Amino acid sequence: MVIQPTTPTPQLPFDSRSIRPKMAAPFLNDIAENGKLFLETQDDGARRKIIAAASSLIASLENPGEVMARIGWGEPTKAAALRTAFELGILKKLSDKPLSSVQLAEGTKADPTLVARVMKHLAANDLVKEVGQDSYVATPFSGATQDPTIAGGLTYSFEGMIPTFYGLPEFLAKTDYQNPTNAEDGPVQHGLKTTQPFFGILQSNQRLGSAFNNFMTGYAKMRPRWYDFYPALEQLGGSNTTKSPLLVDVGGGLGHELIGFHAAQGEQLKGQLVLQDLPSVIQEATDSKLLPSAIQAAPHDFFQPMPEEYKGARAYFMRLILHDWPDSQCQTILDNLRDAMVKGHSKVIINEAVLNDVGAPWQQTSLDWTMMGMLVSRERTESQWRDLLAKSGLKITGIWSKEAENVIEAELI
Ligand SMILES: C[S@@+](CC[C@H](N)C(=O)[O-])C[C@H]1O[C@@H](n2cnc3c(N)ncnc32)[C@H](O)[C@@H]1O
Repeated sequence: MVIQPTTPTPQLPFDSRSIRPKMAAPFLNDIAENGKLFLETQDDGARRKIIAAASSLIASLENPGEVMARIGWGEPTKAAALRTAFELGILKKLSDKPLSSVQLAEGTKADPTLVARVMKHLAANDLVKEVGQDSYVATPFSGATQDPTIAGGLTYSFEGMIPTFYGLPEFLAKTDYQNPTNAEDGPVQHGLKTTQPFFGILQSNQRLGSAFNNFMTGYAKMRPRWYDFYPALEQLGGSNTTKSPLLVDVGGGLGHELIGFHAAQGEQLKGQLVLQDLPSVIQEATDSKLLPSAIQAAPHDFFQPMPEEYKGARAYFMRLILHDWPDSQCQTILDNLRDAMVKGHSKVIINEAVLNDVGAPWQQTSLDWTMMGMLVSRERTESQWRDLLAKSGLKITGIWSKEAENVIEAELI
C-alpha cells in the first residue's frame, strides 16, 4: 500500500535560479543608503547597518548547497587554518613587505608546503592578502592578532568556546535534549573534558583565564559603549558626595568599563570609582598598570555581602554578570547589592542583553547559546528581568538601548 501524504511535499528550492532578486533588493538598498552615509561621515552605526544588511544579503542570495558548503567546511576550515597560523606565530611576521611561505616557515618547525596551504586558505578568506604567487602581506586583522585583547580572544575561542560548541549537539543528545542546568556537568565540561565549573577552569588554567580576561576587554571594545547611550550625568549626577563611591563595577574584569567611563565623564561626576572582581583578576588588572588613580581596585566575591566601605554607592554596575548565573544565584548577587543600597540614592545598572521577543539579532541569540554552553545559563527577556529584580526588592526605572546593546536601571522598591 502506498501511503499518500496529507499535504504535498514542498518543492526544495535547490536551484540557484529559484533565488529571487526581489528578496535581495531591500538589503541592496540598505547597503546603498548606509554606504553613502558611511562614505560621507564614517558613521559607525552606518557601518554596522551595512554589515547586518550584507549578511542578510548573502543569506538571501545563497542557495541551500552554498549554505551547506559554508557551514559544513567553509567556516570550520577557516577556523582551523587561522588557529594553525596563530599558533605558529606566522601572522605576526606579516607586514607591508611581501613574504613567501618559506620565509614565513623560517624559525618554526612547520613544513613550508603546509604553511603555503595555510596562507592560501587565509588569503581566500581575506584574513591575509595574497599579492602574487606564494607572496603575502598583512591585513588590519592579521596585524591586530598581536593586540593582547584579540590574541586573548582567539586563544579563548580556540581552546574554550569552539571545542564546547562542537561537542554541544553530542552533549544534548546524551542528555535527551533537556535544557542544560548542571553547571558542573554541562556542555563546557563535556567539550573540555573536565569536571570543574567554568570560573574554576579559568582560575586553575592561568593562561586560559588571562586569555578570557583579555577577550572580555576586546569584546567590550567592539560593542557600543553603555555610557555613550545611558545618560549618566542626568541619572547619576546631583546627589553624590565624594565620600560614598560613585560607581562600583561588580565583576568588572580588567576594568575596561570604568576606564572608558572615567575618560568619558572626566571630573563631571563626583565620587570614587571601584573595580571589584575575584582576587586573581584584580591582581592582573593592577599588574597591567592601565588603571588610572581614580579607580580603586578591590577583590570581592559577589556571593558575599558588600564590604562596609563600598555600601551606599550611587550605582552598582554589572556588565555580563547576571547572564552567567541561574536565577537562584543571581538572586544572591542582587540581594547582596540590595542590602548595600540606600533608598532614593543608589541604583543598579545592568549592561546586558534584553532579548527581543521577536527578531532577536544574532549577537543576542549567539550570546544565549554561549551562556548555555559555557555556564548552563541564559539571556533574559524584559519580563524575565522584571521578575528576577522584583524577587530581590528592585524595580526597573528605565531601559536604554543601542543596537543589540541594552542598559537596565533599577532602584529599591
Ligand atoms: C563575563 S565576565 C564580565 C566581565 C566584565 N564585567 C565585562 O563586561 O567585560 C564575568 C566576570 O565575573 C567575574 N566573577 C566570576 N565569579 C565571581 C565572583 N564570585 N565574584 C566576583 N567576580 C566574579 C569573572 O572573573 C569575570 O571577570
